Parts: sequence; structure tokens; C-alpha cells
Amino acid sequence: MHQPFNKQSTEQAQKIDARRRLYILRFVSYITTAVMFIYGVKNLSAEQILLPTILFTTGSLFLLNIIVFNITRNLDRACVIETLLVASFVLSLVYQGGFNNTALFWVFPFPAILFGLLGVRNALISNAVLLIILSIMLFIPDLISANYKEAEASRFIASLLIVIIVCWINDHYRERSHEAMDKLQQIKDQQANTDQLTNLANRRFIDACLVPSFEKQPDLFFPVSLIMCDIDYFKRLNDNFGHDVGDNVLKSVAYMFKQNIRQQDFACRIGGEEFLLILPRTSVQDALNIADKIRKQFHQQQLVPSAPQYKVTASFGVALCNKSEEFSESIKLADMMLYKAKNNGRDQTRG
Ligand SMILES: Nc1nc2c(ncn2[C@@H]2O[C@H](COP(=O)(O)OP(=O)(O)OP(=O)(O)O)[C@@H](O)[C@H]2O)c(=O)[nH]1
Repeated sequence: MHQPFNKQSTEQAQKIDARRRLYILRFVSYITTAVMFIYGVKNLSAEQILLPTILFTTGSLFLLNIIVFNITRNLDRACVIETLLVASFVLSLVYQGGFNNTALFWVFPFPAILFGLLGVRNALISNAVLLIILSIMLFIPDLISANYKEAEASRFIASLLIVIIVCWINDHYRERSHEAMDKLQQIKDQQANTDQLTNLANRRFIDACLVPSFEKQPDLFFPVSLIMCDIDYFKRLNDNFGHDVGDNVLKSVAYMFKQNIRQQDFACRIGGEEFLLILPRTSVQDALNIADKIRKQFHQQQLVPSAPQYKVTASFGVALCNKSEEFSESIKLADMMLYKAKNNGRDQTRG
């Protein structure tokens, strides 16, 4: 029931990962733009017009990509465009040969950049495609205008393959360890927000998860109806049958609550034998009906198996909450209604 609220750690991890990609995108864009323009200017006097053209065009496109990203904030799209720019730059540079045939040196940073921008799976595919195209270009020299030595080409492909594999192993295990830590954190959050005896949400869940969600998305929740429930004469039950029987009654009552509420409702154990049902977008009249339905179910249950005739009853107090700021006041009101029900003889619903 309160599973979706434990996604906070996952969201946090995703935010950090997006920030990591953002930094790589910015770094690559600005640095590459600067390097391209500097080398473009340096090569202006070169005999070939192709090299400065590649450098200026690619530098401008990198700059344009980061400007568009700064306006649209579409990180995924910017990373894909950056990858295409990186790939076309690498291929065109290798095709042309670069200054004094040094183009191959510029290829080595790119496997790591692709892993940084695309995530493990997509980066591995892109790197594999890049490696295949580069191999074809280098081993069929007629296809390109540059002139690389054969030994140079084979050593380059071998060392590039090593770089890609090391980047892949590194990123794959980084991703796995993040997933494992994320899962562990989710389990910890789940445990911290759950009452161990009944498996219902606890008060911490209300304060740490539910109330912030009320504030973030009020339309999803309000008006919220609150049903406060307290088992009658529970001390006497414990005294008569023992603490373990009392525990089993609490578990059965928790199960009964779960059976009577909707997927979007919350059943919480907020004290020893005190429970709070939180029903989003529910009128007070509907909540009164649900509370009374559950109250009557207590009569039909044999909650103490060793004494089937023993009837466990409960009292209920109902209140409505219209906005997040009123939540603690509404809980107090539901509590007051509960005490009215207790004072009036128990086994009844007040609201
Ligand atoms: N078995 C069991 N008993 C618990 C647990 N937590 C609290 N209790 C007992 O619940 C009892 C609550 O007693 P009281 O607060 O006096 O209330 P009551 O006897 O139900 O009386 P009313 O609420 O006035 O009807 C105490 O005896 C607690 O020890 C628990 O986890 N398991």
C-alpha cells in the first residue's frame, strides 16, 4: 500500500545520475567547442580546407547543442545529439587524418564520453558500431583520404577495444552497485516506515512520506477522511489470554483493515492498539459508513481462537481534513470523536 512512497531513494539516485550526465554534457560541449575553434584557427593556413571546415562546423554544432539544451532542458535529446556529433567528428577526423596524421589520438576519450552520456547499454552499442566503422575505414585505406600505417591501424584498434572494454566493465559494475545500494536503501526505508508486528504503515510513514506528498500533490488526496480506531479493553484481553494472543489479534485486525480499504487508502498502526485509516478523496459520510462496516465485522470475527465466543470490539472516531495544514488538527479531531465513542460505552462510531 505504501510501496510507491518508498521510491524517494530511487528518485534521488536518478537525480544524481542526471546531474552526472549533465556535467559530462556541459564539459564535453564547452571544452570541445573551445578546442575545435582553437585548432580550427591554427589550421586556417593549412593547404587543406577540409580540416578547418570539420573543426569549425563541429565546434559550432557542439555549441548549438548546449545552447538548445540550456533553453529546452531536454537532457536525453541533448545527450543523443552530442553522441551523434562526437561520432561524426571522430569519423570525419579519422577520414581526413587530422594535423600531421594525428587524428587517431583524438579517438581515445570518446568511449568514456559515450558511457557518460548514454548509459551502459546504449554506450556499448554505440561504441561497438564506432569500432566496426573505424576498423573498416582503417583496414580498407582506399575508403579514406588519410594515410595510416598498417601497424599503426591494428595497434590503434586493439588499444581502442581495450579502452571500450575497461569503460564497459567499470560502468556496468558502477550501475550494478548503485542498483544494489538503491535496493538496500528501499528496504531500509520500507522497514523504517512499517510496523513490524502488523506490517501496516507506522507514524513515521505518515510524517516522513504521506504529509510531504499531501503538500506536493494536494489534488490527489483532499478531501481526506480519517478513521481513528482503538480496540476496546485490550489490556483485559492481554491479561486474560496473554500478550501473544493480543499480538495475534492486532495482526488479524490489521488484515481486516487491509481487506476493507481501497488500493489508494492507508492503514497505519499509530499506537499499541490504536490505528488510523487515511482515505484520500473520501467524504466524511463515506468514511463513517466504512468505519461502521469494519466495526460490525469485529462482531463476526473469532479473533481469539482459543475462546471462540470471546468478542473483541473496537471504537471509531471519524474526521475530515481539507488541506495539508489542517492534518494534525484533523487527527486530533478524529481522536476526540474516538474518545466520545469510548465514553459513550465503546463499540461505536462517532464523527
Ligand atoms: N499484545 C500486545 N499488547 C499491546 C501492544 N501494544 C500495546 N499493548 C497493550 O495494549 C493495552 C492498552 O490498554 P489501555 O490503553 O488501557 O486501553 P484498553 O485496555 O484497550 O482500554 P480502552 O482503550 O479504554 O477500551 C496495554 O495493556 C498495552 O500493554 C502490542 O504490541 N501487543
